[in-house]
Amino acid sequence: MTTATAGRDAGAELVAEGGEWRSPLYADALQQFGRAADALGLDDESRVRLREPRRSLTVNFGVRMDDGIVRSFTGYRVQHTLTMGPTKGGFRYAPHVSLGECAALAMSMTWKCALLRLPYGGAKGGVRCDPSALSVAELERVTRRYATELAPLVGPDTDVPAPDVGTGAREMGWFMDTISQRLGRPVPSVVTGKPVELGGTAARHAATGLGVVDVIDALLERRGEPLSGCRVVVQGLGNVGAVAAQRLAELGALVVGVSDVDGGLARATGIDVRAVLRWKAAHGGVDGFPHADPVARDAVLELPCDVLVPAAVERQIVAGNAERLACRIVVEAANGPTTAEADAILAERGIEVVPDVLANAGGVAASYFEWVMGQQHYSWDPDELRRRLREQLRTATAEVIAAAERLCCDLRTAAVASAVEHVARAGLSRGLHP
Ligand SMILES: NC(=O)C1=CN([C@@H]2O[C@H](COP(=O)(O)OP(=O)(O)OC[C@H]3O[C@@H](n4cnc5c(N)ncnc54)[C@H](O)[C@@H]3O)[C@@H](O)[C@H]2O)C=CC1
Ligand SMILES: O=C(O)CCC(=O)C(=O)O
Repeated sequence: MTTATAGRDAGAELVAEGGEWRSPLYADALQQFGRAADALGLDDESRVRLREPRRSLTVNFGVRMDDGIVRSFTGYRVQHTLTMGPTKGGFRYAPHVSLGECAALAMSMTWKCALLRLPYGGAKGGVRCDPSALSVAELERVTRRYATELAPLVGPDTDVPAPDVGTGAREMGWFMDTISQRLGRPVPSVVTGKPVELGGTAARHAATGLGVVDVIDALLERRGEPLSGCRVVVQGLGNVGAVAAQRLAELGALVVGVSDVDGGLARATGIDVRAVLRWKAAHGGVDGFPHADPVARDAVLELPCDVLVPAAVERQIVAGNAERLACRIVVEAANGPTTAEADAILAERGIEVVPDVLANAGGVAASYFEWVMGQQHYSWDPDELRRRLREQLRTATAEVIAAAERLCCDLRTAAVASAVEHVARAGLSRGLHP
């Protein structure tokens, strides 16, 4: 074997394993894409183009801490597809953030946007840090520096970030201000999920969690089952999980288990979600809540229920616990909570999985409306926006179920296949592969 051939083989091997973006989450994303591409009979050129991101940026920057020491941070932004419009996706602050994680989540954003027919490609970013260990002033300096590093990439017509794990409206306000200062004019549409007084919409904060409930409702309706009385477990009580749990309880579901990063709670007759959220706000976590039984954090996933809603972080349902899940349906409010191995076990056990790209798409759908409002300098009533979101998610749910029947596959493969088909067509319409 010549050196040149050996080099090429080594490169091909690297690409097969995920290339520069290699990570467990990216491996899962590639498997999901591969299954969808097979179901569609997608051509090889489109497969090659879509399995890797178009652009990725890694930045290292120093930030002065409150004690005067300069600490170094690493941040990322990955843009998966540039075919249909600007790229869209949140940025996160968490200790495990990596290039591979952002690449996987950027790919998933492409499918999510395409499934809802939003005119975007997918992106994701983040800074590796523990936000709970930083003061507000430190978080502001990290966000402003991250925004400066990303300035050449982001803009209303190029790449539009939004909140994700560990970030929210406050960080979006700082991000928007930093970009606006650089350009010498306000640029509200450079981010979505920003404070209402900066052009955000009151509908965005709750949109992801409410959307999760809309999808559960639409699915149960098609199965002829009422949501009222349905037993639900919600893992993670952050932006998404807290809203979803509260709305589920309002609609009459029995929330029989909840958890956050520090612990879990169970009560077979239903937990008072509002009371737990008040307790969490006062005590920093669910631990110690007196009106439910304490359970180990990860054991919450295994509580008997009808619908399990993982709404925390990725890779929570794994080969090691998939056998013990005691639910009928998993609704992925979080991104990537089920590994590929666990997916296969759940399918074998007849547990239906509603994939993240459908279940949590309410967030980016609300972001789209916020972005359009910003571009048009026009404001919609949040109630009208909420009504449109609900319709959009119900339509997408029906489409995914129909695609699963047509392609004889699971809901995840159907959702990704429907999205991939749209993206591949868009690429061909431009006279090139995407
Ligand atoms: N914020 C948004 O609009 C959107 C978020 N998502 C996804 O939803 C998920 C949650 O995001 P957010 O609610 O925004 O984050 P967040 O940072 O507001 O909340 C995360 C919650 O998960 C809990 N948590 C972390 N690890 C846990 C574990 N091992 N077990 C139990 N709880 C744990 C934390 O205590 C916290 O309550 C993420 O996967 C995110 O990518 C998806 C679409 C949009
Ligand atoms: O609102 C957005 O633009 C993106 C939200 C997001 O990051 C996600 O859906 O995972």
